[in-house]
Amino acid sequence: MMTNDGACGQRPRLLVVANRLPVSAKKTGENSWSMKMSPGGLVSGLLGVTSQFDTKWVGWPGVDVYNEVEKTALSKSLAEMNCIPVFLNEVFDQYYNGYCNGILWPILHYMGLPQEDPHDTNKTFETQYDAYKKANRMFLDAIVENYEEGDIVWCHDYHLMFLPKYLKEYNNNIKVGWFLHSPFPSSEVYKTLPSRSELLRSILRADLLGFHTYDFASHFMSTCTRILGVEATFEGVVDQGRVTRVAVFPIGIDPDRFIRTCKLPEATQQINELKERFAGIKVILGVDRLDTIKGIPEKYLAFEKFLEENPNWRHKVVLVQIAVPTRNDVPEYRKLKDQVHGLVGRINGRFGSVSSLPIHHLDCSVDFSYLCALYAVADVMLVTSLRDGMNLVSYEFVACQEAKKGVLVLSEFAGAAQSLGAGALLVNPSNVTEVSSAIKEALIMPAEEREKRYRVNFQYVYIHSAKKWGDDFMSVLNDTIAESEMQLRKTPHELPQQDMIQRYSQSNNRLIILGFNGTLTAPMSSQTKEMDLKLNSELKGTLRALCNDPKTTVVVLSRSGRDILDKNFGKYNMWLAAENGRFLKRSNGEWVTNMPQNMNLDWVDSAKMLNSGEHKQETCYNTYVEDQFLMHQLMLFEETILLKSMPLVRLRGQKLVVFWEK
Ligand SMILES: O=P(O)(O)OC[C@H]1O[C@H](O[C@H]2O[C@H](CO)[C@@H](O)[C@H](O)[C@H]2O)[C@H](O)[C@@H](O)[C@@H]1O
Ligand SMILES: O=c1ccn([C@@H]2O[C@H](COP(=O)(O)OP(=O)(O)O)[C@@H](O)[C@H]2O)c(=O)[nH]1
Repeated sequence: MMTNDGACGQRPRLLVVANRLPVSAKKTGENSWSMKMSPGGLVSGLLGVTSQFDTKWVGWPGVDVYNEVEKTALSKSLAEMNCIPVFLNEVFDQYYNGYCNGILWPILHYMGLPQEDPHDTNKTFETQYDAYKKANRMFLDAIVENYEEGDIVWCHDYHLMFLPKYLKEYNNNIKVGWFLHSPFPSSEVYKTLPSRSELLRSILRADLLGFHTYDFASHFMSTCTRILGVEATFEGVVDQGRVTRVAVFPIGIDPDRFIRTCKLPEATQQINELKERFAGIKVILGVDRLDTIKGIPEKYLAFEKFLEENPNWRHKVVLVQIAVPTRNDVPEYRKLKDQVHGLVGRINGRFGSVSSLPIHHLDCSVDFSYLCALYAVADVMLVTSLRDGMNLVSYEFVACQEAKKGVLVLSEFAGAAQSLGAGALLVNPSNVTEVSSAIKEALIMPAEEREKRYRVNFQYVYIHSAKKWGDDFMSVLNDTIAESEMQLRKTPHELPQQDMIQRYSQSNNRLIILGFNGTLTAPMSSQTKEMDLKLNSELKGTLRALCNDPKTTVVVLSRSGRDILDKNFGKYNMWLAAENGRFLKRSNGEWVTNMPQNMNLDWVDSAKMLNSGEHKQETCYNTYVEDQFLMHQLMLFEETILLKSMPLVRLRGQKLVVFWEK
């Protein structure tokens, strides 16, 4: 294996691993292949990342190739584009159409777990899951074959949730980042997935996990807490002292590429032709893969309502919809195609004439220049995704609108709503009345307001480019790895269970400090309120026995308030520490404040300087107070027992501190 430490001016190597390579191959003859850019925002986003790294891509080349001679020929052509193919061949169908797009995709987009086909015993959840794991192993094999020491491996998306675990099992020192391009749903939805825990544990092996929005990241963290019982902090997910950093990196585009293309002669001519073709008519544009999440039927129903209610607009507005074919072998996508064709027929039949049709629906992709031309001439861009990770089409439209300053009507359920919401008209795509009104508002919006909204969005799109996204991710990944190398020396060890049991039974004086929320609580749902936190009834017996044991002192240390602890633990013979140790009492005594008088609060200002939101400050504060409390308690105990000879285990997440003395 070669080594690469970035010395001698060499750029460090980055392996970008995604299901699709940025180019898809098509056989054109014996041992000859043509290449086409692969569809979808992941590829266009990643292509915008011009990095400081020597980048190699690892992914599926878009075709099945079984013959070894052909595999070699295609690999050679791809190598010229820095691409390394993973030939998925026989596992592809069950992995990609089955597990990825038939199961994970609907779960991640709130569409729920589909029903298993009882008649097809060759394609069950289990066989698809097996294929998924096998495919992830095939990605691993391709990486291992090409890995050089010091390489960073950046895994992308829900197709590769096992890869972080496989990579770390192969070599725990590999630097692994993982980014999710789709939404991450609420735990209530995610928990219906049969393999929920295994998948979470696998991605948690990465050093850094990235999401498009705060909502997705926080859903992910609370899902980990609820399903795995681990702790979520401002840094990420903490399990047995090991931190997996979780952070937000909203993807962007390469805006200059769009701006430049709009000015090239080819696009200029296309723009002029389109303007002529639609003279006197307003153009509403839709550009989506024909995917169940994109809300295309909802878009058509809203447009139908608009035409129904605004007869004066008939023949004066067209909706041009580019419906890029996608995932044709997944049954749901085939059904969708029939459904939208039915709607187009109905609406064009109702409101069309011999010379004009209200909907121009195209079942194809268009080339880049023509796409830019369409973006440039559109008066309104209509994005009605029911859920969408980001939706780069919205960004691309904004980048091409320098001349027109059209209006973006954007679903509030697209990740882009969080970044372009200020300049867009946000809509709930399922509310046809609302979307129909937004269409009208967009069409009649005064130029001054359009200009203002365009400026806000253009500035965002320009600054938050794909390059920035990639650079930010890499910089946090590097910091995370450096921090965790330092942290390794400080991190508490895992609980040595056998040793602990032995020492426990031998000791005569024990202190056990337990957390409450997530440690002793009954199973919670996303709706559980702080006030409703309850002691898990299964633990009551054990807890009572511990508390009644004269050799053991039990403390419950919680961020919860005094009343909640009183309600749950008032009848147990123990100590209670509320608000992370601010208040302390024996369960049958009075609360006293435990905050040291001379506590140094200088750190609060520096936390403010971090400018990272209230949540982070609050968590810093809680952790700090809690640590102060623990130190304080341990010092008190030092008076009666010999601290130095005592094993101390602090498990963040399970918040268990145990120490004992013979
Ligand atoms: O590869 P396909 O199955 O043909 O699907 C295309 C891509 O679709 C999804 O894209 C997502 O990524 C975009 C960029 O981050 C984001 O803007 C969009 O909202 C997402 O839907 C999928 O996540 C990719 O893996 C696919 O390549
Ligand atoms: O004919 C087309 C229409 C669209 N796109 C690209 O497909 C991507 C769609 O990305 P988005 O994030 O909007 O959604 P996704 O398809 O990834 O879910 C955008 O970069 C478009 O430029 C394309 O390559 N050809």
